[in-house]
Formats: sequence, C-alpha cells, structure tokens
Amino acid sequence: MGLAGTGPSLVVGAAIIDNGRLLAAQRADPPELAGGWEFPGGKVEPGETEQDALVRECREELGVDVEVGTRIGADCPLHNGLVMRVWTAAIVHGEPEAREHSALRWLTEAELFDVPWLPADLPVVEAVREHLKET
Ligand SMILES: Nc1nc2c([nH]c(=O)n2[C@H]2C[C@H](O)[C@@H](COP(=O)(O)OP(=O)(O)OP(=O)(O)O)O2)c(=O)[nH]1
Repeated sequence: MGLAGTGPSLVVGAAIIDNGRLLAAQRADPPELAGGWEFPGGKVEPGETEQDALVRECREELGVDVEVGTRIGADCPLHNGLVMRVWTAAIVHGEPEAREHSALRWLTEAELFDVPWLPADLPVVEAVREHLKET
C-alpha cells in the first residue's frame, strides 16, 4: 500500500511486442494467481520512475533489456489496493527466458485470448489487440 496521501501503489506491466506478437508470461506464484497469464512487471519502488521499474523487472524476470514505449489501455484497479499501468516495450537485447514465471508465450493477434489472463488484464489485452491490428 502507498503511504497516506501518495495514492495507491503502482504496478507496471510491459506489453512486449515483437514482430506483431505479444509476450505473455504465466505466473508461478502465489498459489491464488499461479497459472494465470500476465504482463511481466511488478511494483514501482521508491525513487524509481515507471520506466526504471519496467527495465529492472524485465531484466530480473526475463533477462532482457527493453526500451519502454507508450502507455497502453487504462489503469486497472487490482484487488489488493494496487493499480496496474501497462506500457508497450521492445526488446533491445537478449532472448526472453522464464526466470520467475512458469512459461512464456508469444501470442499473435489471433491467439491473444488463448491463455487464461489474470482477470484485471483483460481490458489491456483488448487494447493490445487494437494496437496490433494497426501495426
Ligand atoms: N506483474 C503483473 N502483476 C499483475 C498483473 N495483473 C495483475 O493482476 N497483477 C497483480 C499480481 C500481483 O498482485 C501484483 C504484482 O505483484 P508482483 O508480485 O508482480 O510484484 P513484485 O515483482 O514487485 O513483487 P513483490 O516484490 O511484491 O513480491 O499485481 C500483470 O499483468 N503483471
């Protein structure tokens, strides 16, 4: 939770897009979220910008360097007082590997809803679909 007056804590997610496909990652934990698919990312730490947090999380979770693009979709209120904000991102170095997730998948526009996304993510995945159609 954020400190009083600073608003809800922010979770940032990376919509990593490459060659018309979106990278989806399957959560390994906690048990109530395990198996659900998400955008790689995590909580913004004190002193970090959202972009810093995305670059750090993509290194930690996937072992890749990303360049952060633009905001995509609306902020998503999460169950636990957190708010999630997703940004587009492009890999500038490395091949993603599942260091903290159970699995990774590159989804084409037609495959975007083939995985069980965490429920809060669905409106953002829809926004990614619109974005992929335009590219
Ligand atoms: N990273 C990420 N988290 C999501 C998504 N959708 C969604 O509901 N969440 C929730 C799951 C968690 O409750 C929270 C993010 O927590 P996290 O565990 O990824 O964050 P973190 O890496 O900073 O973890 P920690 O240090 O607190 O353990 O947001 C999503 O697409 N990506």
